[in-house]
Amino acid sequence: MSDRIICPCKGLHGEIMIPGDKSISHRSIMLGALALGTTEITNFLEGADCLSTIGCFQSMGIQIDRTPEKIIVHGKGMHGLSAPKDILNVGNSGTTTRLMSGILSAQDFTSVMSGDASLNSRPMGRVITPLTQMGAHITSVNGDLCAPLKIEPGMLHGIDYTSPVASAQVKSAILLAGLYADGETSVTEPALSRNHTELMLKSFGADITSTVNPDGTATAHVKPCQELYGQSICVPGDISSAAYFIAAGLLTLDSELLVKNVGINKTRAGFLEVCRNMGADITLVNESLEGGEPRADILVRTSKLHGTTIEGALIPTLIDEIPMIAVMAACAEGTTIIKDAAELKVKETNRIDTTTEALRSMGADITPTDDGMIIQGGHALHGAKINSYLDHRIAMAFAIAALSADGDTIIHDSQCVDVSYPEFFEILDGCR
Ligand SMILES: O=C(O)C1=C[C@@H](OP(=O)(O)O)[C@@H](O)[C@H](O)C1
Ligand SMILES: C=C(OP(=O)(O)O)C(=O)O
Repeated sequence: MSDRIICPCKGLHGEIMIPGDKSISHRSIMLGALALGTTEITNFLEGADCLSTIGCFQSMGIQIDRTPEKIIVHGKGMHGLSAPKDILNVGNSGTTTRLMSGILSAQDFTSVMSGDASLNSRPMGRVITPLTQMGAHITSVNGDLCAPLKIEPGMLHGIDYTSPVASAQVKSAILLAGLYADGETSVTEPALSRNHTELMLKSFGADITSTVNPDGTATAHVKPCQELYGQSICVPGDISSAAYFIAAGLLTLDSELLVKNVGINKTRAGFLEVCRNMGADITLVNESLEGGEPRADILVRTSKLHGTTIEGALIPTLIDEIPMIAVMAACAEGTTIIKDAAELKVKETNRIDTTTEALRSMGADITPTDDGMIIQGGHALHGAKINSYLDHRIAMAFAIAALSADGDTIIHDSQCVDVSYPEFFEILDGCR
């Protein structure tokens, strides 16, 4: 597998265009497939996870044209999917698996979803439980509440579900199933997770509302839906991908970078709040709004960072950025405490463990906790051999850490960045 050597550097300059948001790209294919008419998608993320979503819908009879400029999904309406001939390959993608479990639960055919070793070890009980309450027939083939998942036809009922976790994947699975239910469905989560499904469903014509309740919980309601209607979608750049270059600009000496076209939806932009709380010099320019999704260019300059505490409702707004934040914390003055982030344990790897191992190998002072980590900053980072464990977020966060280390760093299995950011290393080389 591919190893990549990263040498230290300073003075990152120029403009970087951020590729499309992974969450929004997945949803645009799914809703496009279920809508009547065509959905045209520009700035679609051609990462492996989103290609898994495309492959699954093609296997269910949806024509999806890919040109360099755009993706065109030829939707067949709410009941237009056909039975796949084979197991649906969801690759490494939790989003594909969990969102599709909601859609497949409502189809009049049987399907099986399976992915790679990492995906097939991630918890699926969180979608099996509510979908079963709705009347779905969904089983874990190996009886371990993980994929492969077998989904047989069922009649769905509306439910009021209170989710124990703030998870957009769980919320979205239930809302998508709710489109097919015989009554209204609601999902309440402990804090608001990314709301791309709610925004996009509304623009496709679904009757959906959402509110943040006085106690900080959040509830989304969806009504049964006759049809959705195809839309044009311009996907904003992925803030989770932008985070690597924002961090690179902050941490390397004498840098000034313009990170362009970043989605700054409040339910995703906790990373920017943390940057500001750590003393970062970042400025938003060219702010705009399209399809309910706000976006901006972000000007980043080298900054002296200090420690911070990250917890509570902020966590779901930056969950995928935590490995990168941990690296920033190691380079900052003082202590950073990350808590309420036990969800890190059920991502592509246990990211509390993998972040701890990688940061320690570079000489940082990090203590893992049950729901996060404590980092004492201010120790110089050394070049090291980093095992990515095939987790794209770990590979990218530590490629950025390597830029300000005092020797060369090797990232093992670096090709895993293809999952969410295939051009990552090319772009990194381009701004050095
Ligand atoms: O809905 C989505 O697109 C996602 C939700 C998050 O997962 P959870 O819902 O499990 O928190 C996130 O970690 C993942 O990268 C994408
Ligand atoms: C957790 C992630 O994705 P997914 O859950 O879709 O695999 C991620 O991209 O960091």
